[in-house]
Amino acid sequence: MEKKKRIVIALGGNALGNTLSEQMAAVKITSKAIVDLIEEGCEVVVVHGNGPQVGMINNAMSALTREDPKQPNTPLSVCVAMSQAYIGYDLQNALREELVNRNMNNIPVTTMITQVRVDENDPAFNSPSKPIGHFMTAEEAKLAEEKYGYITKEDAGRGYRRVVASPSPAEIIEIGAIRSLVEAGQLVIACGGGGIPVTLQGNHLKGASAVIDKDFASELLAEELDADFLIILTAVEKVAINFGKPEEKWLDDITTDDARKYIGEGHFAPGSMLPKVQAAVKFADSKEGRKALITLLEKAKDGILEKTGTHIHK
Ligand SMILES: Nc1ncnc2c1ncn2[C@@H]1O[C@H](COP(=O)(O)OP(=O)(O)O)[C@@H](O)[C@H]1O
Ligand SMILES: NC(=O)OP(=O)(O)O
Repeated sequence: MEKKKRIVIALGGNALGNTLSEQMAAVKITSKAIVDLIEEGCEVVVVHGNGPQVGMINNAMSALTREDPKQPNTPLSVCVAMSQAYIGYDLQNALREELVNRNMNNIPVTTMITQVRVDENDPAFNSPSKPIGHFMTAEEAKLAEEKYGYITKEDAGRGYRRVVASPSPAEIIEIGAIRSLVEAGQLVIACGGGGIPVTLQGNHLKGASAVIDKDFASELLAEELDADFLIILTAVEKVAINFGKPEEKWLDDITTDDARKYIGEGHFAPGSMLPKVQAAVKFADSKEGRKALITLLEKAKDGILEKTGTHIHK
């Protein structure tokens, strides 16, 4: 029997929506796209983002402390843990239902609370870059900086957002458990929101004030699980050079050398398309035969059938 293709999927913001009701609706569509791949005979592991959700949770927890100073502050690492459970709950339920609907209820679905070790000396701790929470106007951003001490930045032409430190993922703490579940045929959701950032202090794992990029965490997970494919699902069908300009060109199939050249020429916006292309390049370069694909959530199946998307290979 031919070995199943192992795929790590990174789900972007449009796969989850921004609010509780949007998320409940979005995960149904997302689950269909994921189960389509399982039906095609792939073994799938799911990673999701958490930018809007972790911002929302952090705002709510901070408001609690402001209202009642006896309530201690909730660290950002705990907010990431909360976001993994909140998103995992909806996603795992929607996946379960989709599997049952297609008579595939023999596949158990598990959300793994995942910690990811980062280096406490990572320079990213000194230059916050990861957008979280809702979009703001320039005036709202200024107010949030004054009132709450937030750092805000313009996010790829879409408005202002709070930014937090985003160190590189160095080690997935629960990788052994994730691997066991995947090998046992379970559909696993892991490294949600890039993983709960922790630093190693002796034998103790200490939560870090950061949000790891889920594109980089999914790349590390794909390497660790010896996946064949890293698929990054987002809001565009393909990656473009000269994006949004009259000479815009959508890319079908590029080598990692092409991608590095385009990165150097500044074609991909930091905080949005740049980490996706960087993660795709790292994975495709990591071992012979590994490939990456960036496409629209709804086109995941067409993507693995090589009908669409931007394919990145060595
Ligand atoms: N060169 C590019 N090609 C395609 N999309 C780009 C490019 N540069 C920036 N983008 C933007 O990046 C977005 C994807 O990033 P983002 O929305 O942050 O991802 P996520 O799906 O992980 O939330 C696309 O929807 C598009 O608007
Ligand atoms: N953690 C993370 O990368 O989240 P987003 O994909 O929502 O930005």
